[in-house]
Amino acid sequence: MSTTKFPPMKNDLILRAARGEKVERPPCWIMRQAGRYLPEYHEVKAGRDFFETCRDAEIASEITIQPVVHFEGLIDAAIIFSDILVIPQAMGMDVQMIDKVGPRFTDPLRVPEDLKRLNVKTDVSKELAWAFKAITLTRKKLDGRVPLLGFCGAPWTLMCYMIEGGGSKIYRFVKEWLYKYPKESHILLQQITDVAVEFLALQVQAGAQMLQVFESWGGELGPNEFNEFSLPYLRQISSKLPLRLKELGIAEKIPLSIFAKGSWYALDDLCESGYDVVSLDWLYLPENAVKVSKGRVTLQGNIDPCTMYGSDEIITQKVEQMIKGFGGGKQHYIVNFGHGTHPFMNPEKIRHFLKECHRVGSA
Ligand SMILES: Cc1c2[nH]c(c1CCC(=O)O)Cc1[nH]c(c(CCC(=O)O)c1C)Cc1[nH]c(c(CCC(=O)O)c1C)Cc1[nH]c(c(C)c1CCC(=O)O)C2
Repeated sequence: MSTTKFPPMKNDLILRAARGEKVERPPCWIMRQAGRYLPEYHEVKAGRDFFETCRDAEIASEITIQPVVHFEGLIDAAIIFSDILVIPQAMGMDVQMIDKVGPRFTDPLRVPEDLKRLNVKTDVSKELAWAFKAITLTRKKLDGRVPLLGFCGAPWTLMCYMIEGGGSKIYRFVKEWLYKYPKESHILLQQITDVAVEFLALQVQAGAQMLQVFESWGGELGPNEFNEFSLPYLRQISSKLPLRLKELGIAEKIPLSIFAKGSWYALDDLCESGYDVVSLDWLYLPENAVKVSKGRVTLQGNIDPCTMYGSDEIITQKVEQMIKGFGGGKQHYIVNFGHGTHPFMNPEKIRHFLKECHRVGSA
């Protein structure tokens, strides 16, 4: 697969920005840019099961490319249509996506004994073969229009889902593990980390050109707990991945991004954790994040997604604040939302946002 020839790139702006190079304007993409706010997503998905859609390479590739076509010339990356919960699935857990509810695990892990149910030696190339097929097909279909991003869930965030069995407000069960079974918590986090490294490496082999790790529930941990249960595993991912890629015969440096939502206290550490890009939610004042990062990484973010419910004038004002706050956007900066799109958003508002980012970022 590593010898697969892909079409030459017509736009590699995000790869250059992620490497810290000076660029003509900041690249733009949006978390959950493919999804329910786009009418064409519903047309193609046509009521099919969510994970079935992910596993169908033709459909997944079409959905991945939809925002690139919809916002033609305004979006500088595609992110493969999939989900962070495919790692727990590959480790042997059953997860369903319930309409209007979200993900549901049939049998969450509730006591350390339950770890026995997990595949200790997950064969990632076999269990997630469908994901690699979708990536290769999408990269070909993109025809070099924009780079293709791969991703995975971070170990702590996946542990939350595997133990809670779905989303949570109070994280009662997973926190019980941290404070009652810390040793077993580390065993689980390590098992997830091993699968994540392999999954990311094989996504690159299949054609992914940049990667993002989603620590979506980072902010549920206090600083000490983040240092114990999240950061060491995030660091393992960034340090082991290049070694694994080398083994696979890939010498190229693949930009790696980390989004640790809510973990504002960890910015300085994240700048020293082997990631090229640190993605920020909207709780950071851009100027302060720039001061902390001191040019060590490329920052990504961070407009409150709900700004899209505001008027065009307000969106323009917030874009100006954001891009100026990040130093004008011509180095060490990638435009994104502080979290994902919502299903109720008006695509025209997002178009206005992107156009304004191009205008302000090119000035
Ligand atoms: C926490 C998390 C999940 N999944 C993901 C995260 C990390 C990012 C974040 O913090 O939001 C990551 C994810 N999920 C999806 C993508 C695809 C690529 C993209 O960003 O465009 C990505 C990168 C598609 C999706 N993943 C999901 C959808 C909606 C599925 C549908 O009903 O069509 C999409 C498009 C489902 C999903 N998947 C997950 C939840 C909680 C839900 C339900 C969300 C809801 O109901 O609003 C878990």
